[in-house]
Amino acid sequence: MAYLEMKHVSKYFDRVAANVDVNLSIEKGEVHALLGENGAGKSTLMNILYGVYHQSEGELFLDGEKLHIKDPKDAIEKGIGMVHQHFMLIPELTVIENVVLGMRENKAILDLKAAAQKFEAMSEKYGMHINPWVKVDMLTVGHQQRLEILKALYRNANILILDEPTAVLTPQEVGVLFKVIRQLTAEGKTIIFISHKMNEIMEICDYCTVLRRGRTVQTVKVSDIKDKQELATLMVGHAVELNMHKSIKEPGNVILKVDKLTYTNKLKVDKLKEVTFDIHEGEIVGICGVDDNGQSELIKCITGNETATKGHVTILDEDCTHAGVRHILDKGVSHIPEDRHNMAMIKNLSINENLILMALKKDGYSKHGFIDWKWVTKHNQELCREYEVKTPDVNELAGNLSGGNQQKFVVGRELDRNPKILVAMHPDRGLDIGATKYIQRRILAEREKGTGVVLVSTELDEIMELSDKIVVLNNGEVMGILDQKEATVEKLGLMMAGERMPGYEKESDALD
Ligand SMILES: Nc1ncnc2c1ncn2[C@@H]1O[C@H](COP(=O)(O)OP(=O)(O)OP(=O)(O)O)[C@@H](O)[C@H]1O
Repeated sequence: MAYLEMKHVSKYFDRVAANVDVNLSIEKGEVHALLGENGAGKSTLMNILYGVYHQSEGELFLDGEKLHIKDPKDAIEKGIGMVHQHFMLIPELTVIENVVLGMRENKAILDLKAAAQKFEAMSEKYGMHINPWVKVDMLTVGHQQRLEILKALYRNANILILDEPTAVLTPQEVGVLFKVIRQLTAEGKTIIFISHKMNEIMEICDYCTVLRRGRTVQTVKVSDIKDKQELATLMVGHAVELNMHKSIKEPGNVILKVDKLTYTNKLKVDKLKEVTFDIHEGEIVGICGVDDNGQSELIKCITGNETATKGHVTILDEDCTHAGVRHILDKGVSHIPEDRHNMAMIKNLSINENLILMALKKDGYSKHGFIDWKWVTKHNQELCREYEVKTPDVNELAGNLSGGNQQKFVVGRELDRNPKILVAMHPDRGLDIGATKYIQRRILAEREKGTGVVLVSTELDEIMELSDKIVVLNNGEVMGILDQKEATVEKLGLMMAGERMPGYEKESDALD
């Protein structure tokens, strides 16, 4: 028997069979990938192992002994830790308070100083430095993830489940994470790695178990897989077209102008400094940079979620610098925000309700001042079919969908508004490879229709493949704007690290 065994595990929610007769065998010290399309049942299976859910059928074994896990606290006591897609931290508390929170060791709760020392030694050992005394809401997303991992290790996790850990990380941070994973497995710890990124699975994992529609398809040795195309085919069950076809076309009139946009936040930090660029009809402008270099603030200023301190945003010839969100959306702007749960959807509403949140004025949605639910439901059913949102029906609570399927309906809703301008921040985050390619094709189709697209992504391949021109941000400033043809990973990398293109020097540099 392997170190960890899940045998004939099934999990049924009200109307959904999320896992059906799943078998998983994992040896100690290996990195084991779980791969599957959005909604295949990966998170559910791991939530069973972590005690969030109880299986409807089947058995679990650890080190030859039958495993009964009451709840996550019990899982942690049995040496199983999990870092979820959406972190479980309390932002108002400090790092160390989050680490010791809920631990049964009363001593550790009282002696925060000793806990902080132990924590610091641990973060030193794994090269993941975090100040134990800062509040979590001051940490970047990458550091919050480090904290989640360290928190699990602090509690002596021997098995660490990482649910799409790289989705929110910069390439540099992915490098650090992989180093930590190697260090952990060398110490005999076991990693379960859920990911949609084929390259990463090929790079870091020893074995890969593929799930499809809740069932185990196969477990393969990763070194036996030829390339990511083969892995993608194994996941979907048929070949996936990975190439994109983008037409050559002349862009039209300017539809969005960002002029010397400056934004200083509440902590008096200049997050954007005189950012200038414009977007034409039928043009995709990629915004590229290491996370937290002004991208969020830029998008918030364009969409009316924040107001620029100086400078202007002009949308379709109207100065919208001080306009509110509603006005900007009504001008024909669609927004796929970065923070799916807080900005894009309401988890406790149904998919049907979520799908009309932005579109109450759409033709057909209302009749004599009332929502025409029959029409709305039919329309939304078609939308879900088109975007392959896996759900029993549109009355399901949005919060019950898998992460990737939530993202799909948000993208579907925004594109369904027939935007003149599409502002998309990480539109395919958390999507499986098939869905990612589908969404990328839809963005290219928008370009064909004449829509101007602002695309923020940390995936350089995606930025280079889709964009007509690329604006590189570093520390809130534009380092240069490259034409797609002249962009290379090396050039973009240097500019992301702060190297300026000719014409974008600082005034002080130009005087030297
Ligand atoms: N609490 C819940 N109530 C009802 N259905 C649920 C619940 N949690 C998950 N599901 C359903 O179970 C199925 C599997 O979801 P799960 O989140 O495990 O998929 P996943 O493989 O992790 O997907 P993704 O790659 O999109 O994160 C989905 O159809 C989802 O809608």
